[in-house]
Amino acid sequence: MTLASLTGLTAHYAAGDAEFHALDDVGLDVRSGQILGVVGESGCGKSTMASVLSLNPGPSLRVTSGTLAIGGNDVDLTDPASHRPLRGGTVALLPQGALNALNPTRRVGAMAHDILAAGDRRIKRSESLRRTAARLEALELPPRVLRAYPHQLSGGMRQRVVTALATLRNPRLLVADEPSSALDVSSQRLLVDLLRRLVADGLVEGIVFITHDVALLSELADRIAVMYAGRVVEEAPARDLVASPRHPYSQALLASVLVPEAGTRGRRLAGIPGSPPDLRAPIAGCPFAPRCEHAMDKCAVERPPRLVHVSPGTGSRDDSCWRTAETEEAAHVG
Ligand SMILES: Nc1ncnc2c1ncn2[C@@H]1O[C@H](COP(=O)(O)OP(=O)(O)OP(=O)(O)O)[C@@H](O)[C@H]1O
Repeated sequence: MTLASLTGLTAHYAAGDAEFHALDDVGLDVRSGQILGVVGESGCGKSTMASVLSLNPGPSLRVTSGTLAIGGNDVDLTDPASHRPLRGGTVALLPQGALNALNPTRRVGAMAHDILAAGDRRIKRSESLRRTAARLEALELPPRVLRAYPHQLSGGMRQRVVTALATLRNPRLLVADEPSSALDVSSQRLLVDLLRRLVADGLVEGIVFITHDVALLSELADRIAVMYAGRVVEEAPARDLVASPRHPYSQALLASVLVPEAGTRGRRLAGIPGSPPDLRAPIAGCPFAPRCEHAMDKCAVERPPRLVHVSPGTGSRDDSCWRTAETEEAAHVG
C-alpha cells in the first residue's frame, strides 16, 4: 500500500540573477512499512528534495510545481502555508548535521517537551519526559541525557538525540537526510537498527533515507531511487537495483562503489568519466547524455519517457532512458 506519493516536483534556487534548476519533475512513492533509499552524487538534489518532502523548504528555494499525497491529504507543495499542520506530526525531517539541529541554549528534555506540545498543547511535562526517556533508551542513551545541553554530549550521542526528537511524535513519514554520514560505525549501526525498528513496530509508517552510500542502502532499504541532476532516473527494489541496474547512470554509480553483494567482491572500481551538468539552464534531453557511452542523438534533445516494468514477485521498477525505451517492447511508457 502506498503511504506517500510525491509527484511533479520542480524547484529552483534563485541566486542573484541566476537560477539553479535543482529539481525537475521528481516523483517518488513510499510504501507503508518500507524504507525507500534515495542515492546520487553530491549536488544531484537529494537534500533539496528532502527539504520539500519534509515540508521544510529553504527560503531561497522556489517550488514551481509538485504535490504530496499522504494520509488523505493532497499537499500543494507550492503553497508553504498549507504545510504547517502536517509538519512534525505527519511528516518529519531527520536532518544532516546534529549540531545545527539542536538549540545550544536548551536542555534535551525542554526541546522534547516543545516538540510534543506542538502536537498536543495539553501534554504534561512529566508525560513528555517519560516518552522521551523511552525513546532515548531505545537509542542506548541514559535518562540523564534529558537534563543535558547539546555541548555536554558527544557527536554520536547528539545525532541519536536528534533522531529521538525527530521521531518523538511518531510521524507517518520520516525523511532522513544523510543522518549517518558523520557517525562512527557503531553509532551508524545503532541508528540504522532504530530506524528499522521504528518501521517494524509501526511507530513510523515509512522512511525516505537519503545518502550517497549505496552500500548502506543495499542493507537498509526495501527500494532505491537513483537521482541525477535533479531527476529520478531509476527506481527499483533494492536487491534488483544493486544486482542489475538498468539506467546507464545507475550502472556507472554501482560500478564506482563496493556493495557487499555476492559476485561483486574483487571487482575493479571504475570512476564515472566527466562531470555533472550545469544546472543554471534547464536540460532538454537526458542530463546524463554527455557522460553516457550509449547516448544517441535524441538523448541530448528529447526528455526520455518514464518506463515502468512490472515483474511478478519483485514488484515494479522503472527507469528513464531512450536506449531502454527503444529496445524493450515489454516496457510500458508511463
Ligand atoms: N541555497 C542554495 N542556493 C543556490 N543553489 C543551491 C542552494 N542549495 C543547493 N543549491 C544547488 O542546488 C543543487 C542541488 O543541491 P543539493 O544540496 O540538494 O544536492 P545533494 O544531492 O543533497 O548534495 P550533497 O550530497 O552534497 O548534500 C546543487 O547544484 C547546489 O549547488
